[in-house]
Amino acid sequence: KILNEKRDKLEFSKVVCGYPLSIFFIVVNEFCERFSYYGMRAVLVLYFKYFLRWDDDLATSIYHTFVALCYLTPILGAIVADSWLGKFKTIIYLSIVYAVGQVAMAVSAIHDITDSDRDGTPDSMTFHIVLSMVGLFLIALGTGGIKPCVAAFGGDQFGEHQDRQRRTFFSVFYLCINGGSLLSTIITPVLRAQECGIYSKQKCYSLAFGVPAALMVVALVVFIIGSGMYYKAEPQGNIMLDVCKCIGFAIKNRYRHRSKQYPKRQHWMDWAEEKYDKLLIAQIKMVLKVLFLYIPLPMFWTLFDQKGSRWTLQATTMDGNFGALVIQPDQMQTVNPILILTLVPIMDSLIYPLIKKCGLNFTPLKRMTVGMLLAAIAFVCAALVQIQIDKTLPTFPSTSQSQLKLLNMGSNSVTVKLPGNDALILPAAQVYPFINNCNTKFTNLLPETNDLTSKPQEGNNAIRFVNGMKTAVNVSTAAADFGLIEPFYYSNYSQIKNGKATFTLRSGSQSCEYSTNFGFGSSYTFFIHSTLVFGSNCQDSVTAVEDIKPNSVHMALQIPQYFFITAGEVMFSVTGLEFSYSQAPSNMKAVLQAGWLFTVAIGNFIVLIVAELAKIPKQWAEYVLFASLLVAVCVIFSIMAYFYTYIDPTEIEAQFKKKINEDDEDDKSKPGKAEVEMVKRDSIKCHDEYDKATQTKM
Ligand SMILES: CC(C)C[C@H](NC(=O)CN)C(=O)O
Repeated sequence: KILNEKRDKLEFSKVVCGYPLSIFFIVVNEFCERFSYYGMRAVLVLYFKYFLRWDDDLATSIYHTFVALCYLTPILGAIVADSWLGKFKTIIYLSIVYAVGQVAMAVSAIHDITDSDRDGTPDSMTFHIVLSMVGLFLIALGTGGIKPCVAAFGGDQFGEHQDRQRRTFFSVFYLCINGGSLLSTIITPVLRAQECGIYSKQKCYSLAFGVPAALMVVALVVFIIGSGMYYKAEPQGNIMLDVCKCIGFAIKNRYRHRSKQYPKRQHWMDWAEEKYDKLLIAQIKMVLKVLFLYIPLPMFWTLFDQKGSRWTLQATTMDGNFGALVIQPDQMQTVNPILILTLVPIMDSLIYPLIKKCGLNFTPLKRMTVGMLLAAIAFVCAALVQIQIDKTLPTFPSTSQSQLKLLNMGSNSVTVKLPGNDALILPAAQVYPFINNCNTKFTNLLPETNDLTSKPQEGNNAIRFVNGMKTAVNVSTAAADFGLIEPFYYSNYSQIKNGKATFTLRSGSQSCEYSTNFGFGSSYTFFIHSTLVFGSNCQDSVTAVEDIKPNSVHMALQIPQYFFITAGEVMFSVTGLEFSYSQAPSNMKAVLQAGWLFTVAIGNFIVLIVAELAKIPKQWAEYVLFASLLVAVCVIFSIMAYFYTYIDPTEIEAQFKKKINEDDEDDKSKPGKAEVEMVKRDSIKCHDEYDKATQTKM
């Protein structure tokens, strides 16, 4: 009451259309902060894989450890804000930590820092790994720490009479989260795809991390500019600590009175009544009920957060050519915020009212259950796409095998007989890949070469030339130099991007050009015929021999899985946030928000555990495993939800306060009443009131 009076008395610098102007700074701050967070996150797994050279499993593990950390730290932020610094100062200090972390990430991605031999690869990977891990730790501390504070700080700016405005603020706030995330997931992958460097040009991860760092500085500056206009509530003591102490006391007291001679109490928390306020005990009961319901929820996040890891890696093996637009694998993540921005209004203004009109009571817990099922369907879609991709992948020799590739450089077919194999006819200018299981020795063949052992990365194409001429030929394009290729010899592989490439073939002062188009992830050996005549068109004198097929499964096939996971998110996450807020007692709204975010952290740890323990060789099978686990968890959740009764915390609190006031009056008029008797009677009365206020089921 005091707080609201204070707030009503507050003179905001300006009120625009009934909204305090200070809200504008908070919303812009959130937009920039989410841009910074999601922009950095979008390229993170590719940075691990291609810059730090980690394998898929390590990259996925560290990615999910980081995301988990980001959702563990909200508890820390809530404690610091509530008990010590207040929300305003916590946001400022942790934003500085956050910005420093982002800068550290940007610096860690500058390959030139340790590239003393200037060959384009860092010489001390340890430096880059350590700096980026420090950066990620600071970012997790910052982003998670401010997360429960910013939304609550925004809510604090409204008085009690501004319920409608506060609700609109939270909707705009959620849209800003996704607006920031959408823009950054479009922009940072484009920045990453650029080439930059001082001594040598490499993929520009430093810019892709640098821009989010700049946006975090902007977020901080915007927040500070609004400083004079905010209502800054004083920290109200550490509610988390009070809750823990009260629970601890109840457990200890129950244990002390375990003998049958003591009468049972309705709820084990009632054993704290001797020492703690009955209102606090009732509030803890409300929170515990919701937290119990949270237990199965992490499984949803386990699937949801794999968009940024497994699904992005899946997109690297797909064709991103959308006609005029070429989509980078990490840009596919933009489908999520795009769908959020469209689905949230559609659900709120069309689907939910329609369901209501049909007479169905689509309660929050039912929505969350449906959301979980939709996420499971998304993973089934991902598995189906993976099966299609696997069909297009080449077969590489295992560690116990060797591969022999025969290239017929003549103009006629030749018959080849390999030891232990039938004779085969190899047409002119064609390669025959031969995988050998036993240790057959092949002699008198071309010298050993470093052939490809995996599909070219990042959608690039691995290209090499074989010179069938009697003179040395120099081959180059704008993007790569194949060098001088000796007669009947081959060049090393070079990486060529998708699209049209023109190769210049040169011998002395004479040259000619050969052009061709590339897709994604292919490998070709270009065979230069002995018949090539410089000075004329050399298009017909070069034959492209396909070693590895280009990615043929289109990235658009990922859209269904994105649709289902986002529809699931809208039903699960948006509803869950609202549910956590509405079922939380007034002084524990931040505690439950932190609890809700904690389920995201646990979800990311589950990815690590399941992926580590299961070690499933087939990616599609791993997707099916995750989908099945979520369906199983969903069944458990729906049973728990069935038994959950919705409460109105405000009503319960009001009744408790009223009763406490009445008791105070009673005590004044009847001094000397036995305290134990009063506690007993109060306890029964409170439970009746509590039961009255908890009537609606799932
Ligand atoms: C779902 C997150 C825990 C919350 C939110 N994310 C999104 O809205 C992503 N579509 C966020 O605050 O980042």
